[in-house]
This record gives sequence, structure tokens and C-alpha cells, in this order.
Amino acid sequence: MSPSLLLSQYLENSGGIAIVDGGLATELERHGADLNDPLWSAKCLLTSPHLVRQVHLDYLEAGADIIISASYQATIQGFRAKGLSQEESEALLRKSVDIACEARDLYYKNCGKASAEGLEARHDSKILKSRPILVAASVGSYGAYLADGSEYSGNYGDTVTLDYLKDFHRRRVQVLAESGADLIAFETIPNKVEAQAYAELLNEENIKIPAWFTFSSKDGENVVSGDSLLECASIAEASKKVVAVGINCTPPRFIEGLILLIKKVATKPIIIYPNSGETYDPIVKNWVQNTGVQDEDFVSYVKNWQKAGASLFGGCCRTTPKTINGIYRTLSEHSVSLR
Ligand code: MET
Ligand SMILES: [Zn+2]
Repeated sequence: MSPSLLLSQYLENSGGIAIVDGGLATELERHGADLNDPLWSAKCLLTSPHLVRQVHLDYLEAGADIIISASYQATIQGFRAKGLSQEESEALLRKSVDIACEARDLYYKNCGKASAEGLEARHDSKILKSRPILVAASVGSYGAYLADGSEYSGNYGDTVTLDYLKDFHRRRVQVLAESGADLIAFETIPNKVEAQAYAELLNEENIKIPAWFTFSSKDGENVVSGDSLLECASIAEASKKVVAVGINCTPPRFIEGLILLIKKVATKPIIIYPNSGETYDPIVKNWVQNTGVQDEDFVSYVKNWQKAGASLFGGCCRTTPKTINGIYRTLSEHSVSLR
């Protein structure tokens, strides 16, 4: 299938809606993983691949149609700094996608078993419904690799130019594009220059799988660096390789307004996967308790996001399989064609 058609046909077959998974890193943490490391969730590729696979599986059983690999903070530069070789680093990137694909295979197997046993699609409150599942390879920003908070400021200083960013991301994007993933998720993009770098890389490297671009915002108007969301979304809209554009890791209260802004410049499907709304303190490297929204509140926003024009819905940091299951139930209640 032509890469640019992958997502539009997917959405056509699913009644115009798809569900993305929830927070991966924070869910690994909730299961006891210690991510206090420059590699963050990518550390689990080395220490606990089984847990990563289990969390992917939990999201599928909660109703997710698209799962995002644990490569968000997995970079060749970050692995090399830990003493791994170039080959080992590239193998770990591939492994992040392999683990997600394994979870998908396991899920299909479980769906087959459930239907052979004549069980309902909903078994033990798990969604065991055979449907096409996509694996997205995550690419986090240069700021995420730095692990110094600049992921949330988008402020890289003058020395970090467009070319610098392209070279920083080049090999990782090449490896992930050949890893067997269905698409690349460029997530939590903090500024315009990084979006431009991704768009140019996709062309220069003739990347064969499609991508989505999601930006994050902390004021409900611009991306975190202060760059214009309209300009950032326009870069995604202009790229033939980008099949969806939207917002991730941003408080739910901002999402509806941000969708309406993106719609001013984008005709592509809009993807949103907000965080729980809790604030993250980059100094103590922890989430500030009780600053977010409860699952029920998160889910009560979903219909408005759909009305505003989004087609792909999920959650980011501190959302859980329960959040995703809430989204699944809300959207299936209102969509006959879907489920
Ligand atoms: N997909 C990544 C995760 O859930 C996004 C992190 S946003 C800081 O771990
Ligand atoms: Zn997040």
C-alpha cells in the first residue's frame, strides 16, 4: 500500500476513528520500573523487555488500535554514551519495534483463542476483538535525548541548527523506518526547527513508511518553545510523508482549542493524545500529584475533541489502560460503524 494511503484507508475502514495507546513510560513506572536515567523508558529495552511487551499488550486489550514503541528516548548517541557499540545501539532501536510487534502477535493469538472458545469480544473486561493494529515507531525530540528539561522549553540555543538536528536524527530515523514498524511517530515536538528537520529528513532519506507529527503546548496556543502552532502544523501539512498531525503530552483542557487552530491550516487527519494534565517538575524529575484530571473527566472531553475534528485519540504521560478503555467505550457508544 502506498504510505500516504495507509492511514486514510485505515480510518476509512474503521469508521473514521482510531484509538492510540496511552502513556508508555509512565505506565512502565507504575509497574515498578525505575526510569530515572537519561534513557528514560528506553532503559527498559535493556532491563525489562517483557514488561514493555506486557504494557503494549495491556493497551491493546484496553482497545488501542495503534501502539507506540519504546524508542521515544532511545537514541544511538544515548546508547553510545552508555558504552554500547553502534551495532548494539541500532539493534536496540529495532528491538523496540520488535517488542511492539510481538505484543501485537500475542494479541492476535489471544483474539483467535477467545473466538475459538466462542467467547465474546469482551472477555474478562478485555477487548479481544480481531482488528488491524498498527505499530508506530516513536521518535522523541533532541531535547528528550538531552534529558535536561529542554524537551519542555524547546530552547536549544543558537548552535543547534536545522542541519545539526537532521544529522542528530538521521540514522535513528533510517533504522526505525526499516524496522518493520507501520509508521513513525514524531512526538512531543517542541519547536518549528525540529519539525522542519523531520520533514526534510523524511524526503532526503526517502523514508518509505508514513509519519505523524505531534506537538506539545503549555499555553493552549503555541508549541512549548513559543513558536506558532499554525506554522508548525503547516510544515506537517506540506509534507507528503506526513499522514496525521496533532498534539500530544499536553493538558486535556487545551486540546479542543488546539484542534480548532490546527484545522485552520491542516486537512490531514488530526491526532491527539493528551497527558493526564498533571504537571511535571523537571528539577525533581517527578509528576506533581493531584494536579491532573481523573479518568472520567479525561474521557468526558473525548466527544468534544471528536466534534472539533480529531480522528485519532489516545493518551500520553500518566494516562493508563483504564483511560484508553474509557476512550474506547465512549467512542464505540457513539459509532455504529466502528465496533
Ligand atoms: N510515547 C511516549 C511515552 O508514552 C511519549 C512520551 S511524551 C514525554 O512514553
Ligand atoms: Zn507524554
